[in-house]
Amino acid sequence: MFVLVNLKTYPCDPVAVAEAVRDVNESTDARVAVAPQAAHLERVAETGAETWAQHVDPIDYGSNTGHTLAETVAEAGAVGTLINHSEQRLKLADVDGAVEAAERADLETVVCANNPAQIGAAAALGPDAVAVEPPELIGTGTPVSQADPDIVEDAVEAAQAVDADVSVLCGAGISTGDDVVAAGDLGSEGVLLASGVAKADDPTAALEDLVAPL
Ligand SMILES: O=C[C@H](O)COP(=O)(O)O
Repeated sequence: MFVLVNLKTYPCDPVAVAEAVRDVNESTDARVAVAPQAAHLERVAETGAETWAQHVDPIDYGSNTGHTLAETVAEAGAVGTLINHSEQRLKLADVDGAVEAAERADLETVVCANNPAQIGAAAALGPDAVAVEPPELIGTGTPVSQADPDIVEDAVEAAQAVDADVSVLCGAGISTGDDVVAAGDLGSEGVLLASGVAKADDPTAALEDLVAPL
């Protein structure tokens, strides 16, 4: 299972969480990675943790003030990027452009989507993975695998119908090892989570709990 921890803009110490991600990754068969804010990428990558960007824009080098260039993210040490997170939605054409930009920079891609229909559309753009996240469950602590298991199974089916090589992750409210196991039982190859680690008093303990059954 892939456990991708998105730090969003939570007021945690990104380096401390990254060190916990690195250490827990070394102690488990699961793959554990962290997605800090863009300004923290370099410091996080220097810890040795697998580092992801939260977003890249559908742009190339040039006159794009305020945008995030995939190549810069890669140079800062990221190996992958989220695209179209629920909190950073893009038009379909821009999702396509962002996937192209990420591929140009050799970044692995996870395209997020709200529901199985959008997952099918996202899978058609050829990312490495898609992640289904019902927005109403994000940050609630109520796991999607428990509150809406059908959406995960339907997302897996929708992605496989389009491209069986695209992995499916799920996210929203995932915070325990049991949640991760339940996601896997529904056909998910990984989980995307944030508050369960970024807002935890002890991020290392939260991560250890997440991977304990894996
Ligand atoms: O990127 C992570 C997701 O939006 C899930 O967030 P959450 O784990 O706080 O529900």
